Amino acid sequence: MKYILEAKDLSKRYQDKLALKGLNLQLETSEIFCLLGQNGAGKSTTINLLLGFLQPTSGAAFIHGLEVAQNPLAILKHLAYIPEQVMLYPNLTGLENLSLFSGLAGFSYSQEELMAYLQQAGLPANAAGKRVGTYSKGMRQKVGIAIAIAKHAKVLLLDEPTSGLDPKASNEFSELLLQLQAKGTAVLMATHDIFRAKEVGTRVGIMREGELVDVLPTQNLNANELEKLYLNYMHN
Ligand SMILES: Nc1ncnc2c1ncn2[C@@H]1O[C@H](COP(=O)(O)OP(=O)(O)OP(=O)(O)O)[C@@H](O)[C@H]1O
Repeated sequence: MKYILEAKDLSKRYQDKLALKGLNLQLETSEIFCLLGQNGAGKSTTINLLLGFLQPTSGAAFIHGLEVAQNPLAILKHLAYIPEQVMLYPNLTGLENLSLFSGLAGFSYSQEELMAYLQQAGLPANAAGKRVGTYSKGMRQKVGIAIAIAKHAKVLLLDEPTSGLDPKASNEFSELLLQLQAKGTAVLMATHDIFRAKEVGTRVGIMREGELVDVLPTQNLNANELEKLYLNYMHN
């Protein structure tokens, strides 16, 4: 298995709308791939196909070498997913949520171990015992990251993670992604945040009307150049 995440000619049609057109994409471990594109470009559809939440109309998605549509449960073991609104149980504490979700993934941790994962994700120790319903978005995301670390997820899928975060929380989030990258996790992130994409991404993909129209390594680009390129694609 060469790629940890792969899409081969992946397409999705909703009734008469072709939302994703023959996507080909390969991610290696420790890559952070940022998908940019206007509303309706097909970013969430791509993520939902990779999660197995949607069935492709044609083509296939692979996680850890397993075809997603054929192995919907097995692939979830390798994946962590943080949607725009992090899905946690609001009446449980951060610690209880982490215990629950890592337990569902087959891991049984002591309270000390769970606290250590929350700490790695940057959640203040005094918040761990509070109900998640009282958390800010940034704090909920930290629990999401702690779940990804505790599950030893090989792939993290993120849908607009920094929308609605203040600059400090957004910066902390970028730092966490870099930590995960250092552990070998591959990250695919749909975002509207060109600056963050340039900052944390190893590559940026530009989507337009269901098509991946360009893929750029971020190394030799600055954020202004990336924004210009992006806007060019949107206008032409
Ligand atoms: N369940 C559905 N039924 C019909 N059309 C859908 C459905 N889900 C998405 N679409 C359409 O498919 C296209 C791609 O949508 P998608 O949500 O993947 O875009 P996106 O790039 O994630 O947009 P955003 O930035 O707004 O989240 C859009 O035209 C959308 O209206």
